[in-house]
Amino acid sequence: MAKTLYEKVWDAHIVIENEGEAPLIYVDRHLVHEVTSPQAFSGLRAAGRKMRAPEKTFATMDHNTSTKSASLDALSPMARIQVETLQDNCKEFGVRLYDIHHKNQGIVHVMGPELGITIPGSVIVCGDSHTATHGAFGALAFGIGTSEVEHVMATQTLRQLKAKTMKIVVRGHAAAGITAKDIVLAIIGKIGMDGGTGYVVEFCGEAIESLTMEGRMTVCNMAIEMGAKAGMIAPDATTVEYMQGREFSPKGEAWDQAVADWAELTTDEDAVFDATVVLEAGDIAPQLTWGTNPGQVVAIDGVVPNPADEQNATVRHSIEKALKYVDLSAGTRMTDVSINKAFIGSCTNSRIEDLRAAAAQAKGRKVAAGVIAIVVPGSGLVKEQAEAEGLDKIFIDAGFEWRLPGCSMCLAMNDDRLEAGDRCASTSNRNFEGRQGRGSRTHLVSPAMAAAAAIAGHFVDIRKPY
Ligand SMILES: CC(C)[C@H](C(=O)O)[C@@H](O)C(=O)O
Ligand code: SF4
Repeated sequence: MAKTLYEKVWDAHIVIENEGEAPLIYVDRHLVHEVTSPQAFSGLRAAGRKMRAPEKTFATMDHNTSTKSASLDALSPMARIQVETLQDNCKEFGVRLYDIHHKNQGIVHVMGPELGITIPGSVIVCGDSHTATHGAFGALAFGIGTSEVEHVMATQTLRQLKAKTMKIVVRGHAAAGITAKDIVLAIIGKIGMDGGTGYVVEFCGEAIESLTMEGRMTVCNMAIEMGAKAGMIAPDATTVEYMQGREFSPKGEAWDQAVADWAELTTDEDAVFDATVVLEAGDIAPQLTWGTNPGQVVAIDGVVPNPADEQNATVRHSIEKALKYVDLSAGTRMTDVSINKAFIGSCTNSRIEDLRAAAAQAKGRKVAAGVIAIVVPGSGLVKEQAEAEGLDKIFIDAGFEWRLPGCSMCLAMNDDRLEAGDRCASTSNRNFEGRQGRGSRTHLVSPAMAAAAAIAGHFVDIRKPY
């Protein structure tokens, strides 16, 4: 029978499938960070169990760490406890940890792919919703809860129900300056923040195929923001080229075999999806969110929507509520919205390509008076490469702060957070109320759009001179 990519990966991982029970699937890679692992390790310890396959588990610290100093003294008491607990747990259970001083330390979803831990066709889990990122490699990757983290640690398997399948086709080619972030925001704008609920989404079409691995990761990263269980993109020559020579990529004969296996990881011609959505890449302009969920998005040449134009009472009410929180009035041109903070980073947009795009805007210019702008590379390796290319200098000369790797201002869990009333151009993935700090307002954008807004002091259409 013809199968989709998801169905192929799913079928290859079934361990037991009994009538009336959720199937048990095998987990190839388990990623761990300091926030969602402590209770899982404690549970394991309390049960007197060891980890089933510690060599398939990789840990890093990212959410709580400081991006200003790599010293543990820079952490709040709570953050320090979580970081030290992860250190102790990894030591006790024999898990490889990219500790705060390790050159590979970074955001878990940046670190995994760049080390070749993320393998096409594998099942990858992590106690973190943005695990969807790894689907860019044709892996089935999704976030799990803390009790499931413990289950995976103990058994290297997971009970899972099979999801429905959705195909999202982005046809044709995007115009110059339109990035993966604009594409994924446009998709969420079209189907809404719950449009993917219950589905594993496969992204395809020329506009997706022509993305780099970095761009594909940006797209899959936000699959969760449309409610999907996971996002996937079929591996191809771009994927193979990216995988080659990475630390944990297969080597020698195993490499040849792997490349042959990955070639099978495509949706069969006559496979049937439960739902299909089609977008034209050529219609996509630079996107930015105006509201308090990622589906409340418009093109940069658009205006803040008017709730009065909305027929559906529930939607109308949510627009009114969002406008009140973000303090914007209907009809305001998006290019007239001023910002006082800019954040370039997060597992959505902190890879080398993202930093290059932001630096291209920043080069030879200055951050506007009254704006604080920070650039946070996703990992130690990204930071090293950016510095080798001189991007740090470009940012610093333009008045951006250049930081250490971590989740940083993406969520208010460390000391990079917004104040109440701040308005931020952010390259992250969530703009919920209070996400970047109580009372703060987030506008999700691409790295180029964030850097340009920092320079102009308000949002600008990067397709035109500003
Ligand atoms: C802290 C963690 C559990 C959370 C997640 O699961 O996504 C975080 O990474 C986020 O982005 O909100
Ligand atoms: S960068 Fe943001 S979205 Fe990504 S894992 Fe960290 S907190 Fe979650």
